[in-house]
Amino acid sequence: MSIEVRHVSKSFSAFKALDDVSLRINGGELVALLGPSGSGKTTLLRLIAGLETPDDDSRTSVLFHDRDVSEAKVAERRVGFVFQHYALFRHMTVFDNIAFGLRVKPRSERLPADRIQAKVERLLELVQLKQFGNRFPSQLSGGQRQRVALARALAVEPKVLLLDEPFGALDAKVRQDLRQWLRRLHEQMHVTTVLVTHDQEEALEVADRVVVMNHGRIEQDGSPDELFHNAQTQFVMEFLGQVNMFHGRAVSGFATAGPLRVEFPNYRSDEAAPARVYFRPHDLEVRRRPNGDPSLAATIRRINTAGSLGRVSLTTLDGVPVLVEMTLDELRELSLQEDELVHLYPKQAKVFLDGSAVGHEGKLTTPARSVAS
Ligand SMILES: Nc1ncnc2c1ncn2[C@@H]1O[C@H](COP(=O)(O)OP(=O)(O)OP(=O)(O)O)[C@@H](O)[C@H]1O
Repeated sequence: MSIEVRHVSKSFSAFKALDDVSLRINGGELVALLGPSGSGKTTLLRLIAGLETPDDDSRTSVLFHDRDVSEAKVAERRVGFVFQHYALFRHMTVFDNIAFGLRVKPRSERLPADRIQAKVERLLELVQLKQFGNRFPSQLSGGQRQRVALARALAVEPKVLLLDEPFGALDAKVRQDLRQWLRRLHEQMHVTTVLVTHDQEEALEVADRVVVMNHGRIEQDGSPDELFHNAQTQFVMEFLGQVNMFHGRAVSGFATAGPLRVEFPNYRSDEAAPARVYFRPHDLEVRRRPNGDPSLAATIRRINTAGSLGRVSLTTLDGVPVLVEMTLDELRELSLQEDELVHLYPKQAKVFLDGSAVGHEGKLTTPARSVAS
């Protein structure tokens, strides 16, 4: 079942929580709505569900499978919900919680008891809680409760699954496990799913497509790979992944950040304009001795090897904090020391004119040599 919203706005008094949003989600897709707190993610999800009404605008519509459902009530839209705070019935067992939606159907639509039994058992297996059917919610961990909530939402065979920070209240390790579990579940079920999260790792790992929201608008919409490697706006560049940002200037097809010079053909004017120059942590090479090319000198503040990559935190001579990532082997080979002054050589950069979406993935050019991107 595809979902499409066209020109949707939503105001709360004078505040515009959603500002002319249009989005299509294909049938069977898992799409994450990602953005900072207050960016409008939940409001968009609630509009899709029919829990909010959009502002009056003749261009506005909400379509399920290309059929306008703007007038359809929540129940008619056949959506399954899971929220951050699991709303399981405390006095019912896990089994009864999952069976609930099937048992309260009108008699004419209700499955016979043995089929409900079989269906709930299948769902218990699917969410890996086969042994837990007779427990009460209070006897489960937070992660297990969220899996029950998901099974309960799936029991009534929703056309669309809407998940609002379903793992938000859980600790980091459990979240990580549930993320992978959700992805596997999605691959088995293929229910069109919209996942609201403010956790970029969660969005990039789980979703087929990520929609980045900011101030009630869509900043960028694309595959996790596209978003990470090809940010179209300053906001997305700064929001996704770690990045080192330097204030610089653009003029005549180049941008400069301190001693570094980057190609920036999108800006040809000979009038200098403020620009932001970005380097990802893995795009900076550390050398203990300068090799003659322009570089950024920086002092090592901290070296962290507790992970699959080595992370070196530094401060430039101008006091700008910088993060560099490299393999643990590279780090060992360099045998860097804290408080040591080193030289940073960017392999590639991304430039945006300050305050605008005019950006460019730039090669570094130096009078001495060009560094290929
Ligand atoms: N019923 C409401 N009445 C007034 N303002 C509201 C209402 N619902 C949401 N808002 C406002 O609309 C904005 C968007 O809210 P929304 O819940 O959609 O954001 P969000 O991106 O989901 O944020 P979070 O990650 O914090 O949940 C917020 O500034 C919020 O305060």
